[in-house]
Amino acid sequence: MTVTHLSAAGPDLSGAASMHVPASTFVLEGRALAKHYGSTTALERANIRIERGKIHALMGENGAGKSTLVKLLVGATTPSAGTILLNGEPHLFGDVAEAIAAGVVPVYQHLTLFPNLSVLENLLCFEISARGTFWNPSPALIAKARSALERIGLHVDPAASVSSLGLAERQLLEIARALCRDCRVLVLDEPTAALNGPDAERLEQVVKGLARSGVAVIYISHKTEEIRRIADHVTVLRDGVSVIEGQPLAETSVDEMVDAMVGHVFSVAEKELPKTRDIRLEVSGLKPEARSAASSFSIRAGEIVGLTGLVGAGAENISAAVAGARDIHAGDILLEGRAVKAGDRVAAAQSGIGYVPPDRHAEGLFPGSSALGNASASVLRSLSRFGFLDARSERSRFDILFEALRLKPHAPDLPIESFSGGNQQKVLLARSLGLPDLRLLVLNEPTRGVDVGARDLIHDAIVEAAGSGKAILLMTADLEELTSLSHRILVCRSGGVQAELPGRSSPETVARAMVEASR
Ligand SMILES: Nc1ncnc2c1ncn2[C@@H]1O[C@H](COP(=O)(O)OP(=O)(O)OP(=O)(O)O)[C@@H](O)[C@H]1O
Repeated sequence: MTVTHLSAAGPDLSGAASMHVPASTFVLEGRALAKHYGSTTALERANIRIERGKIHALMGENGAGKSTLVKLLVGATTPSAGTILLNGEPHLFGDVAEAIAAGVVPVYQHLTLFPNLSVLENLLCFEISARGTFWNPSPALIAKARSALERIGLHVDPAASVSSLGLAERQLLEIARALCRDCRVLVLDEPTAALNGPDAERLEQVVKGLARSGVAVIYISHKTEEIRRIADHVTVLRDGVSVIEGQPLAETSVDEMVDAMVGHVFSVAEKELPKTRDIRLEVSGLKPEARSAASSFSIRAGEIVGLTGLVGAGAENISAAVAGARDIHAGDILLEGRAVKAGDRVAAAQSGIGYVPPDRHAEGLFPGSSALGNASASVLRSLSRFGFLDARSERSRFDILFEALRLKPHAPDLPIESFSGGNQQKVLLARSLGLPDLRLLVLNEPTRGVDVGARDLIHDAIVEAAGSGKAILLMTADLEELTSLSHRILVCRSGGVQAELPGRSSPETVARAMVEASR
């Protein structure tokens, strides 16, 4: 392992009121960490101390520096200044593999599974890569992999290909893979982002159990209530600086956390939903897969219809099918009476169907292209004149959207990789909202990974789109988002829509319906 001393001194944290634990209990520490990318300061001065057996929440607005801090701690990149200590000794991991071997295991929001391998092969991929493809795992190792699936409540065939799993299932599998390792520090980046109420609760229990068994957990989340339920300590970053450092949750109110993140207390007013008009979308007998239950529903212009279900219940497949993003086994999807061709996303976009896919890395973003290039990808045809791109129209159309969504930094020409996760999500949303003749907007987890302020802006944009006559299908695991924005809520089971609830139902009612629908 590489050991590098970047700064012998580091800041004196001994006086921090909240940190009264002896230094030896801190398994991982970052002191005065900074990271610059050219002229961009991703992290300016961050302190964090991770304690054995405790859950440490890491919070901050989009772009505040959370992922950068974690990347430094796990050896994914090197600090420009500052010190990292492992068990009280200055230490830098040479790369992430070295960190994992030492029991510091990151689980990113951006999933790192191998889609063409099976569930079991993914669970054991570290062993396979160390010992070669022809190595046969021992029965004990296979049992360990199966028990990780069981523990996390992921009921899938270990021989199934990962490409056949939905986003939420893949998210659970990624965490199960970490459970197969002997973790000392587990880093979870938005682990419940794609999980619905009961699935998220189970994951919370698993994480609490891990902490009880002595694992230190770094838990990144924008969900303040979730943090209050689960975490022992919290560190808040603001513009690359740690403004709350390891404060006990018991002494920290939600208002204090939000104030530290955004600089003021933030309240979200209930949105008034627009009036609905004529039927815009009609779905009948839809079966995305042969084994799916058939779904029939409609959406009116101006209407926001919520779609939800437990992991694997089928909501993700239904939304993808409606957006022309996957083949279907049977059924009809009509937009204003005209058939939407299954599995043809380009044709669907041309007929006015915008789509924010669930996994922005796998199916959404074009790496290497700018934020502007990514946003304008599906409108190029309408922006082109005689085969040439009208660059001025492209810029002005998306500048308005980037402004409304407060893209940070407001620099549309920067490559998409240099934006934080939440800001990449805003670019994807701008792509759909910028479609020239948008008739139907299909949204999957539109606020996944975005902070509380940006979430409200995105909600405004959704309600405004409905108000201007668009039909909206909103698939989200965030029950508060679902119930506050939907006119009606469709609950899935066995691959199809099985129940309908009125909008503004309580999150508890929806959670109950999801569980009941799955019986
Ligand atoms: N490779 C890079 N090149 C240039 N700038 C970068 C790079 N990675 C991150 N940044 C910038 O550093 C800042 C911090 O980004 P980071 O991803 O750490 O934020 P974050 O708090 O994790 O945000 P989010 O909640 O949106 O995931 C952002 O302004 C981002 O644009």
